[in-house]
Amino acid sequence: MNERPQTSSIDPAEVAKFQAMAQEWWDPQGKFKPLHMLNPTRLDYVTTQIAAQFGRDRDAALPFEGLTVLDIGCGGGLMAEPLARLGATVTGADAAAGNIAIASLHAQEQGLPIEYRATTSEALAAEGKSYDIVMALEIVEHVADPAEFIATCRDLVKPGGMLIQSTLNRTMRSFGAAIVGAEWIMRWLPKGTHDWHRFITPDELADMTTATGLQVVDRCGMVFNPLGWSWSLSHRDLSVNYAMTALRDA
Ligand SMILES: C[S@@+](CC[C@H](N)C(=O)[O-])C[C@H]1O[C@@H](n2cnc3c(N)ncnc32)[C@H](O)[C@@H]1O
Ligand SMILES: [Mg+2]
Repeated sequence: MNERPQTSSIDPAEVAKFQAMAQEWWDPQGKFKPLHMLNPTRLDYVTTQIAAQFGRDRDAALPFEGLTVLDIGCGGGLMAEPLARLGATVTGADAAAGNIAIASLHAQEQGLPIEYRATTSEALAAEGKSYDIVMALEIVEHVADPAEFIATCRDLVKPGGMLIQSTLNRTMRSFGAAIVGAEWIMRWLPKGTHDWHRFITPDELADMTTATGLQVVDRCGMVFNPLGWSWSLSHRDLSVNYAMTALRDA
């Protein structure tokens, strides 16, 4: 039973921003260009963590066969799709119905059997759902109450399972990169997509995650190199984008 008060994780203004951009999810040159560029690198991170925890060989044909994954705040399904290709049984959930419509259509076109649902983390938890892996990528900086959201994510992780989060650090460099660079100069994202004050430091995210009873086992930066126009993983530089892996006791 979920005894947590069922206040909504939805910040209506935040969800409306993404609803308005729904058509753009699968345009690599569109508003989600930064996520498209970041995608191979964060997929590398996510698959490495899953393979390590669940003892899977990433070189197998369907390495994640038999594992259930919830992609909460899935948007257009940029990460749900590659995980389904790797054999995982994937559910994608997003509060913006427009995103779910686009994501479902795209997965159908790709022949991928992803279950997409227009719903929230707390509604899934209230249904008693749980998954081997919960991915909460680039969402915690957009929810009404991050600590409460993470606690709900914990409820959605099966015992012995894993929560993978990614977000933006709150530093001068992240202001320069995510606000000035991506929104004002490159104009990839509409101005106001991100509110720097809602960015979360790795220590804050680790504290909120640990407070739910999960054990944080890894934190890793995702670093953009403007010279090579490429992204890479770094355990040293978490100053802008980063991801964090936490485990639930078996
Ligand atoms: C920046 S996008 C990230 C999309 C996807 N996770 C990715 O990284 O490609 C954030 C998404 O979270 C969704 N979202 C925001 N608040 C939510 C909530 N409370 N419950 C479910 N989805 C939410 C938005 O609609 C949006 O699609
Ligand atoms: Mg974001």
